[in-house]
Amino acid sequence: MSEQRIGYLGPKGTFTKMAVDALFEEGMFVGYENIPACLDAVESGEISTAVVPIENAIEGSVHLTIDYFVHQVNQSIIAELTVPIKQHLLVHSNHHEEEIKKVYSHSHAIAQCHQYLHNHFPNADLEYTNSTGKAAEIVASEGPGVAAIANHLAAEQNGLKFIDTDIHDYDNNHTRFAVIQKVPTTLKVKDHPITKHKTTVMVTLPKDYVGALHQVLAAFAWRKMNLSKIESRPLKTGLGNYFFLIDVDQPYDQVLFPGVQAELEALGCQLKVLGTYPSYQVDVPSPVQKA
Ligand SMILES: O=C(O)C(=O)C[C@]1(C(=O)O)C=C[C@@H](O)C=C1
Repeated sequence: MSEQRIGYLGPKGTFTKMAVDALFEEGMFVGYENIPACLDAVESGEISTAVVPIENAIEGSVHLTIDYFVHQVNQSIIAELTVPIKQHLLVHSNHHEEEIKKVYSHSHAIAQCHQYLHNHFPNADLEYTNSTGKAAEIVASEGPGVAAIANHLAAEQNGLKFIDTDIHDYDNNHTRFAVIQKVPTTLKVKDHPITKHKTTVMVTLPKDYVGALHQVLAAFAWRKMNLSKIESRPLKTGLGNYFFLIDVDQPYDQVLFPGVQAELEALGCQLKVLGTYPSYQVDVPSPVQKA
């Protein structure tokens, strides 16, 4: 088998890279500036596999991932991985008593720490970056007086020190990462137990059909198919036009899913399978040395 080329939301020290390290034993790893660049690289064949964040326990869905995946590329989810997320406040190694005027981080990381920032740094400017790893890189180049919200790996790899640890507002902080390919192939992953198998489908409803969503859900319900997530996103075709992204807690099969599809199509809905895949949950080390 040729070497798997795996792209992720980079640069070094992102949570996505932590997820990649936790899932893959071997491969060629490439960090991309942002999520669209990573999915574009799968589309063009530059890489075989992309790993991108899809949902956080505190802040919810990563809309950029969902929207780009649904509207801009033609790819499938082939696995998902959930990892714990610990956010730390990092500064330059020469930072001492200076006031922190600006905090850099990814919008999802800042959202996970809103209360903390409000209580401790109410006057600091908040500046969004493409990733937490990028925020750490900026702090390393800017010097004292600014901080990044990022993980221990970003601290280590950018020579930053911790001024506070575990600053996320709620304890049970986890992010789900999607592993995406253009044409699903067998993945070589570390020997993690599979927690469950899931299938993600996209359902588009007809316009102005009374009770349509109720009937969509009924098609799954009477077949006793458990749904673990349902979310609506704009179709981007006009106000009020939405599609539904539905996670079903079982692998695709040749009886139940085609049955649901036929039933929904008879109602004027469309159903597209976006992936049927194993779900992994992995613990990642998070050593911290508070200065
Ligand atoms: O910025 C990173 O380090 C990422 O990997 C992105 C991301 C996200 O988009 O949710 C991943 C995990 C955390 O929830 C915060 C940021």
